[in-house]
Amino acid sequence: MENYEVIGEIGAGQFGKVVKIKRKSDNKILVWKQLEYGKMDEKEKSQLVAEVNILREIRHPNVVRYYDRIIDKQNQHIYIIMEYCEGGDLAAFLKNLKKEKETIPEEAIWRIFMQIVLALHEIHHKKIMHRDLKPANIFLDSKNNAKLGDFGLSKKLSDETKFAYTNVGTPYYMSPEQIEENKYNEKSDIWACGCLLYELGALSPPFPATNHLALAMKIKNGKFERLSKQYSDELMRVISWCLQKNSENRPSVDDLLNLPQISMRLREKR
Ligand SMILES: CNC(=O)c1c(C)[nH]c(/C=C2\C(=O)Nc3ccc(Cl)cc32)c1C
Repeated sequence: MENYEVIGEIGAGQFGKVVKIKRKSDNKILVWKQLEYGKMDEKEKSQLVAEVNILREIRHPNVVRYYDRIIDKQNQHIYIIMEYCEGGDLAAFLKNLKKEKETIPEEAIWRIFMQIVLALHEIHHKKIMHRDLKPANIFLDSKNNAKLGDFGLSKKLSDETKFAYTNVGTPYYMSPEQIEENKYNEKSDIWACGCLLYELGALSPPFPATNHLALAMKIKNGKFERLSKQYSDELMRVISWCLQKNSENRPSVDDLLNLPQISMRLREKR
């Protein structure tokens, strides 16, 4: 801890607080996420260690970079040192746009979507599934690049701890198979990608609801409003494809990367 100077708290993440820090050796601005492992049982602790070990292997421009971890046995805290994302989380960004009655141009929507699909491509082939893809877990850097953060830590916490930590928000991006208590699979991340793509256009989730029951009914019904006419039919087609109720009918990450709107932008990046 003495290698870092605390600058200030910047948000209470799903699993404890996110603090902006400066690394004394080179003045680099980073953040740490503080987790109280004292409240976890043995299984969760070992899973958290496994998850952090996976996190440290991933180096990808669209995944929030993990740097280090500090275990403070005194107060039973673990500090996960990660990349600072100046733009904050996408949920706050969308909320602000909505307040200002602004919308995201389609070009920007495809760019954010491409970056999240690239991040999913990276973690899926490492056999990690996000399980909690949503605007609050996507962070923007100073160049407005989208980065997947905080993934996986939630997937292995057992229910009571997850309940204790998961913010009481409504699980808008829950897939039909998750509601049916079926196994979460990679296509559930694709469903969440469809919800994200929709929300980037509508600034609201595809299945808005005020309670879990109404939400579950809307998800199983699977109907959602078309986005405003400023958005193309291609965009709507990709959203509908990702939001297929039957997970087998949804695209794979590779199908999405082969979409003309994505592959064209990938070539531009090179
Ligand atoms: C209002 N929020 C902010 O200003 C904000 C900023 C500038 N950064 C963040 C959050 C993170 C940040 O900057 N890096 C992170 C790495 C992992 C996780 Cl889970 C979160 C962050 C936040 C919440």
